[in-house]
Amino acid sequence: MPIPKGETQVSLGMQWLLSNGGTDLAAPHLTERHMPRNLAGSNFRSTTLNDVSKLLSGLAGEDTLSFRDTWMCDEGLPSKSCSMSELLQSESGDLFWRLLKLVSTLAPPPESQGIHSSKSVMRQFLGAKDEQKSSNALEGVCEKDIFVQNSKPQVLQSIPSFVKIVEVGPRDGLQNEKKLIPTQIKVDLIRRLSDAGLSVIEATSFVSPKWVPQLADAKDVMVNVSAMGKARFPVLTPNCKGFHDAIAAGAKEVAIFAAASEAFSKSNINCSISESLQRYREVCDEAKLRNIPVRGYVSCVTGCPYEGPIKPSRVAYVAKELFQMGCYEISLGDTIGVSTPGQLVPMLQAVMDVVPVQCLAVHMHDTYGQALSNILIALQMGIRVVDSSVSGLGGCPYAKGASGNVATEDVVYFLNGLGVQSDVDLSELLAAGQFISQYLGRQNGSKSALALGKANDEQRKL
Ligand SMILES: CC(C)(COP(=O)([O-])OP(=O)([O-])OC[C@H]1O[C@@H](n2cnc3c(N)ncnc32)[C@H](O)[C@@H]1OP(=O)([O-])[O-])[C@@H](O)C(=O)NCCC(=O)NCCSC(=O)C[C@@](C)(O)CC(=O)[O-]
Repeated sequence: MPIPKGETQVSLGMQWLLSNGGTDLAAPHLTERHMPRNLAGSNFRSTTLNDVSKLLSGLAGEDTLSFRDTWMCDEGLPSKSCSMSELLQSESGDLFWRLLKLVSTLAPPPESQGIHSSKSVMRQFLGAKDEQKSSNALEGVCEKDIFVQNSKPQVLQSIPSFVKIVEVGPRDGLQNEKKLIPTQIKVDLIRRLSDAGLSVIEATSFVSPKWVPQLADAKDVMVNVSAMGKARFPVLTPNCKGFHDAIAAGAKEVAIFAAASEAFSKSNINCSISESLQRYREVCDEAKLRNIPVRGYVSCVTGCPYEGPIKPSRVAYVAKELFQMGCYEISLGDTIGVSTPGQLVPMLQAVMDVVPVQCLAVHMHDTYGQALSNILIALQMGIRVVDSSVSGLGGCPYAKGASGNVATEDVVYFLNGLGVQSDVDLSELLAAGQFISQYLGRQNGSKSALALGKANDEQRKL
């Protein structure tokens, strides 16, 4: 099989590697969007593409090799992948091995002390699927090529190198605002968030305007944002009517929202949990027909304003149902912000028993100031997707005094401090937060935004 030169060779190699068990590799800032569909949700970690690119060019003695963001897109890949032996016999075999060696040395698994030799790492990756090919392929690879010490302290070793932030401010943040906000302000906010680098922005909800009057302009918002920038703009849809309205307005992704509490389900969407699951199954079936990705929420994952503490097994049940009906990601909502890590850990353990951790997200409201500690624990347990709301906008109509989601500015500051990438530009995000806070005539709900704003004022005085 002729294999073209350049980027495609590398893509082929990586595609083979990834589809043969090497899912601990690749680049952290690639999201599911960049990956072939069958790999979405895999456990990716490594260094940045730029590092790989630079080092690979150095190793290959060529400066023509470059990786682009598109290198793993469905469209960017040849439609036919080649077998291992074809690949090794081809011109690109040598290049592939250098890439494999390189990536394996650059990516010591976070929980390990380091990698002792590239050969053993390769054996780990390759042996899992095909022992014969693996040992043939490893012939001639030097036993102790490189030792890479994992420089992270043990307590931080399970923290991922990249976290995807799902910005929910325009939907969750604004849905409870009493005074109607002009559509243009919502659209401007979404544009600013997208410009700040947020790759997923929940734009609005296609729900009954009698229940949520603030989002009655869902169609207009969607029409304005659906072709905006690179971000994805999922919208909430409580039933097939909402789903069809959303798709007609240009939505390319939707979210469905169930609860682990019967009383909350009744008050939020006017039906029992099992009725809601039936409705959502119908939405998922419609979505499958159109190839529309569906995200699922479970509300009240540790506590409910009516029922009090919620058992982890109930959350696990609803999460599993949503996953089985086709949701690609399940976001676990501490709707009224009552959780501490003490309640969060058993709940996450129960859910992780039934839904793969790479398909889970956390959605923490910050009523008791526990959101960041909950997020830290979730990351340590393997979760890599965090929902947040710019300026901490939002609240819960069913829980007096409940705060909005954890502020996106605080999450980005926190991730930056941990050395975790999110691809969000904090200064642009601060400007977006300032924009909406000023419009609402309210102090920014992010402590980081306030502190950084003050620091800037001080600097200006000097
Ligand atoms: C679910 C319903 C629609 C049931 O509402 P219902 O009143 O039981 O529904 P219905 O089927 O009897 O219909 C009543 C009316 O609503 C209309 N209708 C029916 N469906 C739609 C639709 N999709 N869009 C627009 N209109 C709709 C329908 O056409 C009808 O109109 P009418 O004949 O009276 O003129 C309603 O309860 C509702 O819209 N609830 C939305 C609640 C909501 O948005 N809550 C906030 C989001 S959830 C959340 O915040 C939690 C989360 C996700 O953030 C995670 C966390 O923090 O935990």
